[in-house]
Amino acid sequence: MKPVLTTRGLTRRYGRRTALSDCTITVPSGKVVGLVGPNGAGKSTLLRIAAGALPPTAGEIEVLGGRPGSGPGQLAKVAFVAQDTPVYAGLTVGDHLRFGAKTNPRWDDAMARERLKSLGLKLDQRAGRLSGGQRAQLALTMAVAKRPELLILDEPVAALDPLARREFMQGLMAHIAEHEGSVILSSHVVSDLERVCDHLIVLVDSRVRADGEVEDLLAGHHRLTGPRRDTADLPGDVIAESHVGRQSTVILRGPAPEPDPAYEVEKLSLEDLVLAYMSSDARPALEMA
Ligand SMILES: Nc1ncnc2c1ncn2[C@@H]1O[C@H](COP(=O)(O)OP(=O)(O)OP(=O)(O)O)[C@@H](O)[C@H]1O
Repeated sequence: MKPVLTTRGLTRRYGRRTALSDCTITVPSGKVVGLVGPNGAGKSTLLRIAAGALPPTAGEIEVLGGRPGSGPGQLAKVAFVAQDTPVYAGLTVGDHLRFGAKTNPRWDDAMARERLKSLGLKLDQRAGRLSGGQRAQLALTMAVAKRPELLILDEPVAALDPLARREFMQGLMAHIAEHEGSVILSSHVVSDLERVCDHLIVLVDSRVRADGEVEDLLAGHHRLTGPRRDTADLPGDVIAESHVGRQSTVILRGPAPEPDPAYEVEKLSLEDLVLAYMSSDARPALEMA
C-alpha cells in the first residue's frame, strides 16, 4: 500500500527562524501515528503543511499520493483539525452539519448526527457557547464525517480535562476501529498517545529525532545502569547519558548490550524513550523501519 505521507528535506522557515528542518519521513498507510515533541518543536508546522494549510519553504511532500491542498479531490481526502479546534461560534451545531454536508462530497450525515447525539450535543446549541471539550468533539465529528482517508489532529486534547481527554481518545479509538483510514495526531503528552498509536515520530527543535513503529522503537532501545563508565565502547548509539556520583545511566539505541553482572539493562517505556530524545537534541536522527 502507498504511504500516506512522505517528505524529503521538508523545511519551513519564518524569517530567520526555522520551524521545521530537513524533515524526511515515510508514514505507512492504515496507521495511527503519534507526533510528539516539546512546545515549539515544529509539530503544528509539519501538520499544517501536510494538510495544505501552509506551504513549505523547501523540500518535498506527498500526502496520499498528491500535493497537499492541490485541489478539491485532495482536500476531500484529508481532514484537518487545527490546534484551536476551530468551530464557527455564531453557528449552531446543526448549522455545522448542514455546512459539512454542502461542502464535502463524502459527508456521512447519519454518522455525524449519531455521534453528536451520543455525546449529548444538541443541534440547536450555538458553537460559541459550547465548552472546550464539546467544541473539540464537534470539530472531531466534522472531521470524521468527511470520511477522510487521512485524519490530521493537532493536539486535539490539549484544552481538555483528564476525563474529557480520556473520553475524546476513546471516541477516536472507536472511530478508528470502525472506519478504515490513517490518523496523524500530535501531542506533547506521551501518555495521551501511548494507547492509540502504532507509529511514532519524535520531533525536537525542528528536527525528526526518531521515527518508527512503536514496537520496533521499544524493542530497539535499552537503559543501562551501573558503575560510572565511559560510553565510547558501548554498542549502538548513545541517545542520552547521565553520570551522577559513581553511577552512569545510558540510553542506547541498538541491540541489547552483552550481559554484564555489574550493569542492569532494561527496556524503556515509551515516555522514557521520548524524554531521552527530548534531552538529546544534538544527536543524530533515528529511523527504524
Ligand atoms: N507564524 C509564525 N511566525 C513566526 N514563527 C512561527 C510561526 N508559527 C510558528 N512559529 C515558530 O516555529 C516554531 C515551531 O512552531 P510550531 O507551532 O510548529 O511548534 P509545535 O511543536 O506545534 O509547538 P506547540 O506544542 O507549542 O504547539 C516555534 O519556534 C514557533 O515560534
